[in-house]
Amino acid sequence: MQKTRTVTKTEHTVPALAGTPIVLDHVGFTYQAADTPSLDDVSLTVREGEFIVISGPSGAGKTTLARALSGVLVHAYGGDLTGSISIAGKYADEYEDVTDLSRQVGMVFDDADAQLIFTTVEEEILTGLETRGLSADEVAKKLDEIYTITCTGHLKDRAPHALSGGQKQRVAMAAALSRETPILVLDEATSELDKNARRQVYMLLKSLTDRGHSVVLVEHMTGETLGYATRMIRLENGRVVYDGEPVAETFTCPEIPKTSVPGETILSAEHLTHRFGEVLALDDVSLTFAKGEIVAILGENGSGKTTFVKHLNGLLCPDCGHVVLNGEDITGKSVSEIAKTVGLVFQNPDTMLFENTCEREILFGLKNVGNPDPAAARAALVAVGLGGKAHVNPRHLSRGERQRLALACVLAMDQQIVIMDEPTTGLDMQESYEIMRVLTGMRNAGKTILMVTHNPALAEKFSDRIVEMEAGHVTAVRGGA
Ligand SMILES: Nc1ncnc2c1ncn2[C@@H]1O[C@H](COP(=O)(O)OP(=O)(O)OP(=O)(O)O)[C@@H](O)[C@H]1O
Repeated sequence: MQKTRTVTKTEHTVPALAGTPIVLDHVGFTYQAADTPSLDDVSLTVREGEFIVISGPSGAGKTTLARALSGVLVHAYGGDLTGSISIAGKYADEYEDVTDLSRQVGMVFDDADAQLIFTTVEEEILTGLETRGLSADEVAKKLDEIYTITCTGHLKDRAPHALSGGQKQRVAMAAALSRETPILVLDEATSELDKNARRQVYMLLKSLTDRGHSVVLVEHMTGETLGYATRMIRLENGRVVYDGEPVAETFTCPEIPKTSVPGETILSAEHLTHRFGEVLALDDVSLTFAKGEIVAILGENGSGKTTFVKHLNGLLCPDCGHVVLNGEDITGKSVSEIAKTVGLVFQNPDTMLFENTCEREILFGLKNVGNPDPAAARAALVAVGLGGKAHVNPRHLSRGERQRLALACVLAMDQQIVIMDEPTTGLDMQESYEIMRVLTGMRNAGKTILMVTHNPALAEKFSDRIVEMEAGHVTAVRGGA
């Protein structure tokens, strides 16, 4: 019997084939706290040198499948597991623990924060290299190679927790690569990377598979992986609904009408400059925003996008410059006072979700503005497609669903300005469109929407203006759709 904490039934149904990286045979899994299975009768074999991309809507079971393929589902999660999982010729439960598994499988999760534990970037990467019994010269050579391919060399002395979201993902990737495991499983590990960095990662993964490694990548930007991936698997409701050649997943965005034109200025940033120690994150940035417009902010990882938007709701104070909201300088105002007008959805939704049901999560924010109305909370859940999840614990939602819950929290508060830091992370094309439909509706009602995004196509299609940032500067402001 395989061992998870509460496994009720599982069999070693097929021989754990030596030389076959991963075999799942009729795998089903239901998490301890869930009523429905996250995986339902999934059978698949991952062969040497394959580059498999896994797609599917949020909540389809992709993360659970990634956990099954890497074996951690057996060692680190409680639930009912059926069928068998074998990895590199052994059943998953024959590995002693996750550390034992990590000699065969490198795993990169969507939440880079959860896997970066050391005090410097260099330590994160060195730790993997030092487990491989290499000579000091080889370690130094490999370290340089990894810095070059992941573009992390300039960050080597920095503390991982104080990096931008995309920089953290690059470091998590570098740490996983340093182990050179035969199998690599990446769960939305590129979701916060800029477009250029994503392409570099796909090239790198392809070069690994050319050398016989097996790569499984859970990814929403499936179109960008064409030409690199060798196989595509699509999941829906925990079941494999497509397993074959990579194909372009088409979704034709219906037009979303804009029924009003942008009005007067509501918010302006004037000459904002912000340093984090040695790092000049914002350098003399001035921008204005009007009522009834959607503005997209694009830029490479670490270009200052998050730092900029955190100044607009008072979470960060500038070293120089100021922010004017509805004609008043916000300097000296409390964050809770500014929050009556400006809502911010963070890059990582988990930093703002802590209640034990989705409805309570929304009511928490509404209480703070003196309007704890359950009907408003439920309406916001329906608007983001989570109408059936009012009593579900946010921790049991998928990343994409948590992202939508975070939007619902802000939606219910009905603030004049809504800022979303990467609102479509973890969402597929259809779901991203749904979010944009909600945001466009808010825009048409006269609200101001700012969204930081790494999806240029989304920005072009739905925003009124596009701001481009580079190394703490605004390099361009242009019209969108
Ligand atoms: N708390 C912090 N302490 C130190 N440096 C920080 C901190 N937060 C951000 N930085 C640095 O400031 C710069 C801008 O970071 P910011 O998070 O604003 O970038 P970003 O454009 O949002 O990046 P991404 O696309 O990766 O999310 C980066 O060099 C980053 O490492």
